[in-house]
Amino acid sequence: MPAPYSSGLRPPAVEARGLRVVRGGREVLRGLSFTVPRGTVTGLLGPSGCGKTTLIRSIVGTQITASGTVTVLGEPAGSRRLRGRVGYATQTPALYPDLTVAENLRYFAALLHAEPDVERVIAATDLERQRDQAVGSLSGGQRMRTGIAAALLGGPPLLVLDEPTVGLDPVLRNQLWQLFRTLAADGTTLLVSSHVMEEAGRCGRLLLMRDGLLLADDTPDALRDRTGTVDLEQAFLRLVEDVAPRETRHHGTQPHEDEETGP
Ligand SMILES: Nc1ncnc2c1ncn2[C@@H]1O[C@H](COP(=O)(O)OP(=O)(O)OP(=O)(O)O)[C@@H](O)[C@H]1O
Repeated sequence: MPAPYSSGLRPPAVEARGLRVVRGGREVLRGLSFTVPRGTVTGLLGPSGCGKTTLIRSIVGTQITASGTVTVLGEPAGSRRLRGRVGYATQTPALYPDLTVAENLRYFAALLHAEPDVERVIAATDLERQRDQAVGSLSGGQRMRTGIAAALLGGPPLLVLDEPTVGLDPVLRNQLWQLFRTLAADGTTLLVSSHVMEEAGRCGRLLLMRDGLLLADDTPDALRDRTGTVDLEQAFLRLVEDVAPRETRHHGTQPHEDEETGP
């Protein structure tokens, strides 16, 4: 059970306890427990296929879970009360290709009753020059930024962004990270996934994953201290070495009955 929160004590942005997910007959999240504190930029890092998107789906409530709990802003993940309170940008944003950037955003804003927000999010994601361009003709990075702009509509207290900086040039990537920090300073919590360890140093906290396990839940500085490295990529490798003996013991784990069968 998630920790009880008495009046006056705000629950964390995300709290997972013993989260397990089975996909395609394989346990892809193997008992994750962690907390994402409010007002932080927390990086979710790990190699391709380690389970980042599955974890994100569990947080936004679109993933069938096998066991464990995920609590978001004090509510069970996916609960109706979280509607409009969690902004989510997927790796491949679901946008209308024949509508312009501004038309897409006006449409999503209308659903959230956040119409006055459209120009703010266009400016925040540096899309002014593309505002009247059809989404179908945008570059990959511009489309990703339009997805982020949609997630920002209504100013949700939690933003979950799945690999938002993939395919962006260093200048744009830098701008986006500045935006993330500004949002966090204003009290928004951001969970940002990436498989680029270079981005880890930009986060206030890190969740490091590998093969469905959480290797670390800490600040970048604490991770460097703990592993005796200056470089976060080296710290990650050190943690992988530490976990290897336990991994050997884990082999032989059988798939579970309560697995997901859908896409
Ligand atoms: N629909 C599915 N059916 C079966 N297995 C799946 C399904 N979706 C994902 N998986 C598997 O679950 C594991 C975790 O996938 P996930 O997409 O969460 O990883 P990821 O860390 O987000 O990867 P990437 O960085 O490449 O996006 C992978 O081994 C993947 O092959």
